[in-house]
Amino acid sequence: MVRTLDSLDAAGAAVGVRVDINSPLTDAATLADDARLRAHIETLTELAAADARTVVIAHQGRPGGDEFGTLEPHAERLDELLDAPVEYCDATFSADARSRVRGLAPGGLLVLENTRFYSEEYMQWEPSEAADTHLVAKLAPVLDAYVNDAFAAAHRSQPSLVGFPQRLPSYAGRVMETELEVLGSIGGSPEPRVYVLGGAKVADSIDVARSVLERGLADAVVTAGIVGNAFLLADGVTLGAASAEIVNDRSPEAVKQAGELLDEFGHRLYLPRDVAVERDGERVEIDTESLPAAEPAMDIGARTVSAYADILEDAGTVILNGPAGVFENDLFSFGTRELYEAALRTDHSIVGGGDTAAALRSLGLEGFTHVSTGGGAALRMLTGGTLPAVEVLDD
Ligand SMILES: Nc1ncnc2c1ncn2[C@@H]1O[C@H](COP(=O)(O)OP(=O)(O)OP(=O)(O)O)[C@@H](O)[C@H]1O
Ligand SMILES: O=C(O)[C@H](O)COP(=O)(O)O
Repeated sequence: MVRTLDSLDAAGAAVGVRVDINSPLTDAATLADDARLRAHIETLTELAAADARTVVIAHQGRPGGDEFGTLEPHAERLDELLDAPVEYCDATFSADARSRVRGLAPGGLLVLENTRFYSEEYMQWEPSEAADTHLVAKLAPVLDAYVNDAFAAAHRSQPSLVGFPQRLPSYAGRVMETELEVLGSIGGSPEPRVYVLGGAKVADSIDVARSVLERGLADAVVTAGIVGNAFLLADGVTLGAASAEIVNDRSPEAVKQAGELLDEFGHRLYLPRDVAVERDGERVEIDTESLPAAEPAMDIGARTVSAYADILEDAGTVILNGPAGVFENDLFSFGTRELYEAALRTDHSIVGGGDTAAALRSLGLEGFTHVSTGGGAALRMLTGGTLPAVEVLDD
């Protein structure tokens, strides 16, 4: 197990904390959602209370993307959320940034600028090479310790994630610690274990299904969303050209791969029994035996929800990833709402995926045992993969 904040003597120390506060924006200066900032409050509060000089290291968006921008609004919001004072620096490792780090008072926080403003950060590195990038080589000498709390970015081997532990004593923050504990111990969670795979990332979900079925982690895999449609097509259901096109656009290999899984694990895979389409502005549910439909299948129907709720009722643990339909549209939020409500009735419910988590909050669905902050990172753990940024942390 990696070393945690419990072992860090933080008083007076300059502690670089890598967080994942990559957030949706309404415009360059305004956060649309602060959930990812809130997730790190425990770690940051603990460091400030221990009189650390906390240096916040993070990214926002991807170069060239719509959400690529400064961390100034994040610093302002953190200042509101935390009792401790939060400053912002418009550089990441310049002489000015380093001098600000040196001058930081115990108990204070300094948010450095978006690491991805520097091109090295958006490349993947071996940890030893990452240690020699400009960011790490310049910043590490003014820091005493490194804390990684950015679970949601831990599947990337970028300098701010894998480079610092080569030069500094390293620790897992509280978010990282909880995510590793919960997602790392799914194999020991109460059985039977049911995986609910929905949403649009068809290829990823098929990988997850294969992995958890092969490794005996899943007693049942329940499919919905575009993922469910891919399995229906693989099972020979004529959904209709519109639905088939959406599946094939997402992943041309999906139907073939879903078919292979059905051949091998059909008895543990569950497919929708009905789907919902929009006809003349209304929601219409159609049994799979009565398909094809001209309109695309946008949700699972009531028969499916009822069958799936029965499966979930007997589950010891439910692991959910991705919505059951186009929940953003009121006509098609039914499946997601009902399925996730059924999961909430089980003792142990784990939601993997940051975007799914935001969707659930917007539907007022709360109370899961654990909602992961990570999308890609959570999937990597659920498929038994390793996280490069965790591998390099000190034990
Ligand atoms: N039947 C469907 N047809 C078209 N779109 C669908 C259907 N079912 C779900 N979706 C869409 O899938 C999208 C979400 O899928 P995705 O797999 O990306 O989940 P996510 O919540 O972003 O996952 P993560 O949290 O892992 O990042 C939603 O925007 C939803 O509208
Ligand atoms: O939002 C995420 O999944 C993480 O912040 C990682 O971002 P990335 O996919 O752009 O590396």
